[in-house]
Amino acid sequence: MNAVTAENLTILYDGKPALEGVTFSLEEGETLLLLGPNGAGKTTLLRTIACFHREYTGDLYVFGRKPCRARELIGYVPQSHSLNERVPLTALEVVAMGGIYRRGFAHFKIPRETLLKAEEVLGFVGLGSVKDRLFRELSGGQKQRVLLARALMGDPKLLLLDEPLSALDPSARAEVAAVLNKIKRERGITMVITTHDINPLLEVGDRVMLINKRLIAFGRPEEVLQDSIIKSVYGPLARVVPVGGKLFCITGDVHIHKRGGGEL
Ligand SMILES: Nc1ncnc2c1ncn2[C@@H]1O[C@H](COP(=O)(O)OP(=O)(O)OP(=O)(O)O)[C@@H](O)[C@H]1O
Repeated sequence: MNAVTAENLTILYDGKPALEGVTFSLEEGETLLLLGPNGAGKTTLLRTIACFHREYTGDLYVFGRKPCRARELIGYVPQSHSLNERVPLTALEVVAMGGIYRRGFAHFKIPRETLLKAEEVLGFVGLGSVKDRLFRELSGGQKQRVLLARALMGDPKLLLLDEPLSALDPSARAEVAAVLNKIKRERGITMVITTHDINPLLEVGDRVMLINKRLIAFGRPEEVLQDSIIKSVYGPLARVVPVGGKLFCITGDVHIHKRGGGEL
């Protein structure tokens, strides 16, 4: 079954198109890496799939349903979390919140079964040993893994991740990429991941989509990551270099971190 299908999808803000005429489909279990420069429309596409943004023309389906009818199937990890770090929540409590909000309202007392599930999911992302540490005291990579665990609490069939590696150092990037690989291998969850730097994620990506206000290319990584295609968006200095049997994509692109994005 197709997890996501878009047919001639144009997404607008106040009647003006931000992303035009996108057609693609993603099968269940596949991971899509969504690549493009600042302002290309990556977050816009992700938020539309998640039903946070509804102004579009054309067709968009998530597991055969309109996005707003598929919300319970979707987990969303925004580019910048909206947790107030002055509130002293532990890693476990942050993860458990993913189970509570799914029920439609926040309880003060977290049910025991939710806490048990949160412990299991924290262990899955390799953070069982820091469950009682304060979220705000964790490293950037650990925080990102906690947020992934929180999104897994709702047992999503589709996980949407907005720049999960941004603002992380190379070793933390590798940690988070390894967890994304594990989610794909062991849980078979379909993922759409936006990124400026595709290299740490190439192992997890089955499909790559390059956008720049419109669809530039969509296909298997080796089909999209070609010099001519990359240069058409990032300029003549961009290139794709094979290193040790793997592709390495040099775009010279710099990510500008931004806040917001909404949450499920
Ligand atoms: N809420 C909004 N209202 C109006 N225009 C918006 C809104 N959000 C985004 N846009 C515009 O839509 C276009 C695409 O923005 P989007 O944030 O989706 O790009 P992006 O590829 O995610 O960029 P970045 O890499 O910087 O995160 C931009 O021109 C942006 O200014």
